[in-house]
Amino acid sequence: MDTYELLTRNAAEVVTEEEVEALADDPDGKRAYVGYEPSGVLHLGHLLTANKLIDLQDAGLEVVVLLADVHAYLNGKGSFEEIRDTAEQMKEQFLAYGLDDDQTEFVLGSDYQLDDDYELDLHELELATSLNRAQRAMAEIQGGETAKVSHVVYPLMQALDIEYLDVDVAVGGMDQRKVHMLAREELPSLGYEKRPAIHTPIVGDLGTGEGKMSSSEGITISMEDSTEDLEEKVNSAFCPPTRDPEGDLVNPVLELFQYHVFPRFEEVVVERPDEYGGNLEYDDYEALAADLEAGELHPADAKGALADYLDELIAPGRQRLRELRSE
Ligand SMILES: Nc1ncnc2c1ncn2[C@@H]1O[C@H](COP(=O)(O)OP(=O)(O)OP(=O)(O)O)[C@@H](O)[C@H]1O
Ligand SMILES: N[C@@H](Cc1ccc(O)cc1)C(=O)O
Repeated sequence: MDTYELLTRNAAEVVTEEEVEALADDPDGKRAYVGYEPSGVLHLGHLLTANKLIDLQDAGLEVVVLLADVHAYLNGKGSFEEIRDTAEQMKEQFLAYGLDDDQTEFVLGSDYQLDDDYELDLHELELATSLNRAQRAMAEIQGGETAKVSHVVYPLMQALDIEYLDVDVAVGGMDQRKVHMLAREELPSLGYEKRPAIHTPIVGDLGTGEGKMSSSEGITISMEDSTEDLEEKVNSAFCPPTRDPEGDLVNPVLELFQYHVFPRFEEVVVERPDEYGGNLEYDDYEALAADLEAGELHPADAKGALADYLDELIAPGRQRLRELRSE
């Protein structure tokens, strides 16, 4: 796989292709970042961006993980102290998941976002941006509660982070795209360069395939799930045997194979007793999806394999969480 393919595989959007091609041509010393509001336990939605960070590390980029404590505070996620406490747990889970310790810089937002220079740039950005624009950028991130002043400061700070963390590309789920667009438009007015962005898809709720997998509702697989919980959740997942001709019907089982399993395993083996045709082996996602669609692969067998591979992916993080909690 060439570097551009590695940087962009499984991305829902790349802004712009030319700019990311330029990065792919010369990745040495280049930096990428994702920011996360610290929350106790990571779920497979969060880990989708982590998979992209692992791709970027494999391509030779340095990776910055912003533990966005000030942002979480502005978004009403708890007291500052509570949030700071969960940031360390989050870092440990990312490392256990497979981010390379030597190639990853973990930064707390409050380490630089309270400095004078940052504050003054923020105020300049506040002057340059309409309320309406900031609210639109925040709409998908905020999730619907009444807007507070903090909710319009938030996306402007996120835009400034791209400059202050000195990154060459911003990475995030599709829900972050409007903030990245705002940053591309407004950073040049402060004399800073605009940077490209890579956006990863949003995975659907496991039970329905609709909306987004979220820690607050629906069926979510997280680092906390035991092997048994995970099997139970995957078994109850929505898994229509055919793809919708309009392309609207999301199959969360296939999504998890595509975005989580195939990027991390060279080959996927679906175990079946000989009387049902014996094991099936796949080295790419399309072949597995085609077999499911053709009825060659039964949803129950696909789910069994999915649960095993996901378990292997989350086991180190689950173990680390248990250790942290018993300390
Ligand atoms: N279902 C998902 N699929 C892909 N990425 C996701 C998903 N859910 C969250 N993310 C990513 O994880 C980060 C944190 O998002 P967010 O805080 O909305 O998640 P959450 O913990 O599930 O929150 P909530 O419980 O409010 O839905 C964002 O960068 C977002 O892009
Ligand atoms: N907006 C991100 C968190 C974030 C905060 C600051 C950033 O610079 C980047 C990302 C989220 O929804 O979780």
